[in-house]
Amino acid sequence: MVNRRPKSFKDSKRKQVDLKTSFNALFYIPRFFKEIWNVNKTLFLLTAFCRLIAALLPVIILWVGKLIIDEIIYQVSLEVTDYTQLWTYVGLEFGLVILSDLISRAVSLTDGLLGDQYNIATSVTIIRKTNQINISLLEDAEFYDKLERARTQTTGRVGLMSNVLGQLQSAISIATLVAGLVIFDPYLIILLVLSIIPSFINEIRFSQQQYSLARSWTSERRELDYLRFIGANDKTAKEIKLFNLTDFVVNRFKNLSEEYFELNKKLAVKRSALGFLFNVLGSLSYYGAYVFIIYRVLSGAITLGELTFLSGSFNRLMKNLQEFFSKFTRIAESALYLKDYFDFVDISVKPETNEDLSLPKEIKQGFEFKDVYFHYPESEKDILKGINFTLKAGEKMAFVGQNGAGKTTLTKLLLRFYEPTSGEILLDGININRYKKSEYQAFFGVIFQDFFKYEFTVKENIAIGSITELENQLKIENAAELSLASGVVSELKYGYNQRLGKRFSNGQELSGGQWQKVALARAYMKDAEVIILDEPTSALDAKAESEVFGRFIGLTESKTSIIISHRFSTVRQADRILVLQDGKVLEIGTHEELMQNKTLYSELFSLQAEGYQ
Ligand SMILES: Nc1ncnc2c1ncn2[C@@H]1O[C@H](COP(=O)(O)OP(=O)(O)OP(=O)(O)O)[C@@H](O)[C@H]1O
Repeated sequence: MVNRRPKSFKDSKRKQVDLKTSFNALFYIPRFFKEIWNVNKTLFLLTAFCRLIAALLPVIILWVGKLIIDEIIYQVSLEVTDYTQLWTYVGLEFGLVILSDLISRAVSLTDGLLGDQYNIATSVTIIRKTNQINISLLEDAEFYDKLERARTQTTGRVGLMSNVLGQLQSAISIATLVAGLVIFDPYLIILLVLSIIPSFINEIRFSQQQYSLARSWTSERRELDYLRFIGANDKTAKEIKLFNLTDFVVNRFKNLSEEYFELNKKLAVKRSALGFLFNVLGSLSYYGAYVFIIYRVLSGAITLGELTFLSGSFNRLMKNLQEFFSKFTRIAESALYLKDYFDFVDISVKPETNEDLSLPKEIKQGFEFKDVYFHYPESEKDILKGINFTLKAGEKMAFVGQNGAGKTTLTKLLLRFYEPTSGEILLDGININRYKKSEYQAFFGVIFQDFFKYEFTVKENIAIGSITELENQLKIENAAELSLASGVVSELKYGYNQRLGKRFSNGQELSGGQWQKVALARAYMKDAEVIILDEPTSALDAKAESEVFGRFIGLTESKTSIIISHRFSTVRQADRILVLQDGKVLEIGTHEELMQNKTLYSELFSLQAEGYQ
């Protein structure tokens, strides 16, 4: 594991995001709101309107409160009283309070709905984007951290929307309250500003440190998630119990999470202590203002109603401003998360400029590997070392070789998941990079060694080979018949509609070989030009394997195909066999030719044949 996390909080300071980065991230907010606006314009307008009303209500309610008190004092001083005006004010205040409650509920409702919709939209964007990105990038750890931040911060982004809208609402509220104060006592504003500045600075400092810490720990948090998954999961439970791994997993989890907890704790304690200190300053200035207002009432400069209005306004303003500033730093902090998301969305996926050719309708000559070398992006070691061979149109070729020889890697290059480090691969004499990638990849039907076991229904699992035919029951059943999956399906309670796996209720787990039969059916769903089966029958019993393979050969007579297998009874049926050793082509030819060669193939074949005697 690459150890990139800071050892202590002091270390983590080195990795801090500076103030400029923090504020630069705010420039993403307009783009963010454009996305929200596009998600649901009506809801957006509705929430904005409700917030505008909510912003104006506090000052109106305070003003009506002032009118009530002044009216009471006025009525008390009269000999003949008339309470009509008073009750009208009380009624008005009651109405305003009800309206205020209604509006605040409407705000959280519209925010919540809009947030949910935005959440759906960004999740879809992330899934789509991930799909467009090169496989080589998907295997890169740093990229994964980025993906992780983009994926897990959806709630943060929704919070950001509420915070920014709330901020605009607060700004309007503050402006109206300030206007009220200015009319009566402009000096109070100075006190107000003095009380707010220290906590603002405090907030900015700490929220930045918090983000920095969380960010520098992305890969560790990923590991924590992984450990949580390993420790409490039906798939790993057997091994964890049997190998007595609980303490190992728990300790590893505890060590890592406690380290993070300690760093976080230090920060949180410091933030709370200083926050308290600055709030005391705020309260001091509030009481200073209060004393000042009382003095003004006693000297007859303002009425008692005005006292309640002013002290109420001051108190509210102070809270609003404090909230405004702390929210402002939270917004700057969340905007950094926004940056992660847009960075991810903006990863360039532009097609290669030389991808200008459409694929031929059918393969005429075949594929040719010319002196192909390859190493994986994050490693120096050459996995393929000067590969030369041709795969003729309509030919069935088997790749054979020991574990790690490079068989799967060879197919990954053919599928253009990776590009050769040097050398080239040709299709009908033209470099495969010249063809449009999506068209090119659609040419292939592939069942990988590590095919994914989708915990969907059997029907969906088979239709994955050609998802547009999900409703073509006949084709699905036919594919299942050919791959022997139909025998598996007939024993399932819900037949083709049986959900597989144990994750969901009514799910049914399959054996390794049964899963393989289901996955194999995918290959028959697509009318692909080239079929690649990477160890498709490794978990099948000998009888099933020979039956499956016999059918495959019969049905794909005119198709070009590659089969990777360690079973020589399967391999020998191929037209030609390519033997890889340590990233090089050791030998290539028909079964008979290779048996006469007396090199690796004949040796391994005889070894396996002996095992069956
Ligand atoms: N994504 C990857 N990044 C770095 N190295 C990789 C990656 N995938 C495979 N390798 C390495 O490349 C080598 C060849 O792997 P490959 O999967 O092609 O072997 P294989 O011949 O298919 O083996 P097996 O018979 O075990 O399936 C191995 O040494 C492996 O460790």
